Amino acid sequence: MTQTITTQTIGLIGSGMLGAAMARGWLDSGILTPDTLLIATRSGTSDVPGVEVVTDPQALVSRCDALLLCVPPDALPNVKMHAPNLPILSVVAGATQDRLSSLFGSARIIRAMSSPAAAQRLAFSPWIASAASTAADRQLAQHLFGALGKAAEVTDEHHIDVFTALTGPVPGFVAACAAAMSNHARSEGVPEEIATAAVKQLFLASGIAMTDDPRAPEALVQEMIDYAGTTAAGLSVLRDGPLRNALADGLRAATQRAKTIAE
Ligand SMILES: NC(=O)C1=CN([C@@H]2O[C@H](COP(=O)(O)OP(=O)(O)OC[C@H]3O[C@@H](n4cnc5c(N)ncnc54)[C@H](O)[C@@H]3O)[C@@H](O)[C@H]2O)C=CC1
Ligand SMILES: O=C(O)[C@@H]1CCC=N1
Repeated sequence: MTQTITTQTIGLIGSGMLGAAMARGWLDSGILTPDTLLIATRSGTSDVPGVEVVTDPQALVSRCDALLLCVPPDALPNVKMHAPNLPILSVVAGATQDRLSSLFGSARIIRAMSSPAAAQRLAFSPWIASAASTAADRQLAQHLFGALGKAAEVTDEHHIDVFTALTGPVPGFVAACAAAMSNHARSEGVPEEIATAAVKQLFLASGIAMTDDPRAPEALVQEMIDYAGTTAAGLSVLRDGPLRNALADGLRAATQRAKTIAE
């Protein structure tokens, strides 16, 4: 679906792994062009082709209709910018709406999370708007993040920390699952190269299959157990085993870290 090009100019602060991916996604979608996207980085350089780059984030304030922060959490205090009259969006892990408002002077805060899959427009980007955010701010957030894959407004700021753990890292926890499966194959004597290729193909196919199927993953597992074949024997063991809790423990630990990383 061709995205409508927003008529607003967006100032992106930070153009590293995530910022550059988001910029590429916006330019690829057509929602932004080199005339409606400006970037500020410490070095004044960016890997994003054709987009103007400045070193002073404050220079974006007078030229942009909205700003998006994409710097490391510990770099936030070093972003010297005061933008009381602009909506400020952020994908900075752990940076709360209150902290962002106090740092940059705006009450209109959209706190979000995305992932480097934004470059392929395959990210999941949840976002939450502060009470002072306008309807237009919310529409802009959904527009910008929706152009990078799927986006959803949440109403509990804690869920941004949950998604920082769950969908922020790509491949993240899914790579950990893939590694466990590949290591199993190797323990059965399968050569590493073949085990790796097999598991990567499995996750590619499985992602497409689950995307095409409207049912929740739980239903897909149950369907295979009900089929009562070889997979059922394994999934039954897995369902009664420690996998769920182990994965939840990992995600919970990452969620908790998200709450402290920007302090
Ligand atoms: N890399 C990832 O997979 C994900 C990262 N994030 C979040 O995105 C944010 C950025 O992370 P990465 O892109 O990985 O970091 P990075 O280290 O790759 O890039 C950081 C960028 O910020 C710029 N920067 C740093 N201090 C600055 C300042 N004072 N003024 C202007 N620009 C400044 C750097 O020049 C660089 O362009 C972090 O808050 C991280 O938690 C969120 C989800 C996924
Ligand atoms: O690991 C991190 O800190 C960043 C935030 C979410 C994904 N990557």
